[in-house]
Amino acid sequence: MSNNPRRVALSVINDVLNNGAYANIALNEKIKSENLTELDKKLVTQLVYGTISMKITLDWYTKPFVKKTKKWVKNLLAMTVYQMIYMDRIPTSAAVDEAVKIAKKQGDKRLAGFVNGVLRNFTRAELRSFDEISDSTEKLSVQYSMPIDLTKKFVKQFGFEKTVKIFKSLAEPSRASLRVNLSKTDLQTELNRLLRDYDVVPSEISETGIVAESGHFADLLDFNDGLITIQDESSQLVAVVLDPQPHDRILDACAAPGGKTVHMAEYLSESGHIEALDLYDHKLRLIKQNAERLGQMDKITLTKLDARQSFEKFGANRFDKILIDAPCSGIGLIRRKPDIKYRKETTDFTNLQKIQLEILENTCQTLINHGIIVYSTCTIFDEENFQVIDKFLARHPEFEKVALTHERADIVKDGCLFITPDAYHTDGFFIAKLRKSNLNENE
Ligand SMILES: C[S@@+](CC[C@H](N)C(=O)[O-])C[C@H]1O[C@@H](n2cnc3c(N)ncnc32)[C@H](O)[C@@H]1O
Repeated sequence: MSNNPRRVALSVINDVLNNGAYANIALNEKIKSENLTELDKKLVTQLVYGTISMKITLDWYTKPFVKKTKKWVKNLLAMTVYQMIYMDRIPTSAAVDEAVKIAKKQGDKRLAGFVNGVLRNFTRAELRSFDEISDSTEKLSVQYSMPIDLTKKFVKQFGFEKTVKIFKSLAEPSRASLRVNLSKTDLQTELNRLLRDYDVVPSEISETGIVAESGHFADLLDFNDGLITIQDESSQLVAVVLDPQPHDRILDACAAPGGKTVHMAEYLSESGHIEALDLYDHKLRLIKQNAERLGQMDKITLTKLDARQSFEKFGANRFDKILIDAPCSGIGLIRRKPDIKYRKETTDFTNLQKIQLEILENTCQTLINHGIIVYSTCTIFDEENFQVIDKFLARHPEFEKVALTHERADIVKDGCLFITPDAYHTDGFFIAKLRKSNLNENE
């Protein structure tokens, strides 16, 4: 007999919201270990992502009916209300009955009675309107389930109107995107091939990108031929900006899981090489899997190293190009990874900036004269992007910014590529390119 999908979903939600687990990892592990039908796997996925994504809104809806209760009970209530409000095909009575059963099994009769009472009261009452909230920023936070501090931060940097656009876009479902391996095939051939089975279009911002409005290519396609790989459209621009030449020696300072490592490797000949670093063995293994699948492993060396030790390990004049795809808050990924918005450690922007600058400071010493550094993040906050570049350039007169261009002028800002998630419904992204010049030459 298959397991109860709602109980499975609740245990993932508890793990993520109460214990800080990563939603994608916790969900994958649970789905693998539980006995679920294909239909139930889909239900669990929707319940987990939907509840986590809308948790603040859902808690606000039930607030008038709940004084104080255990965290898991609050999560159970949120997951049930999510079904009532957002999943038309689930009858309210079924959602309530299932919740009461879970409360009885995980707690006791008294808790089951409490859950039943809250949900019945919620069902009988009229759904609250966001217009009850007089403060416009708080209203935005509740309506789009974004923590209030983060909402204030968005409004401060982008202004109210643009924040609304970004939040609306983040609340829409993600699209699936692929990158075509141009060293093996071309965009049109792959588009034609995919169009037989999928509703796909070329990316508006990446010349190597193909996009489907919905669906998960990973489940449906055989990637072993290495002709295509899954990569967000904005992330596909990074290797293009770095512009690897066939013989380049490249340092990929923060490489795992290797999406950009394998992309850069496609440009290299046998004499080109990539040193790919990351902090963790299990993450380096992901790069290996990726590179082997795409037939690029012979051009890549994997090293477990803190990028802030690069100069000590590799010395001066070692690399022609460096990619720093920096550890960051990941705010640009919220659409696909909604748990990011609740993580305290990823919203410590001062500490993140410190690490980002330290990585730049150390790795830049390994670069040849006239070498190139590309610095990129999947966040859209200035502290991790423009401020990092400005601070680095202020301390390093031997570096200059290379002004980037793109046929979509709206993603170019101050010579960098800066893509907010609402612009082309991609991940939010930042890319800057720096060139080192020998100051003595200019004297
Ligand atoms: C944004 S992800 C990189 C994504 C990767 N470039 C790709 O395209 O698939 C940042 C990575 O940096 C690693 N990292 C964090 N701090 C690091 C450090 N000090 N040195 C090296 N790697 C680090 C993290 O483990 C994480 O895998």
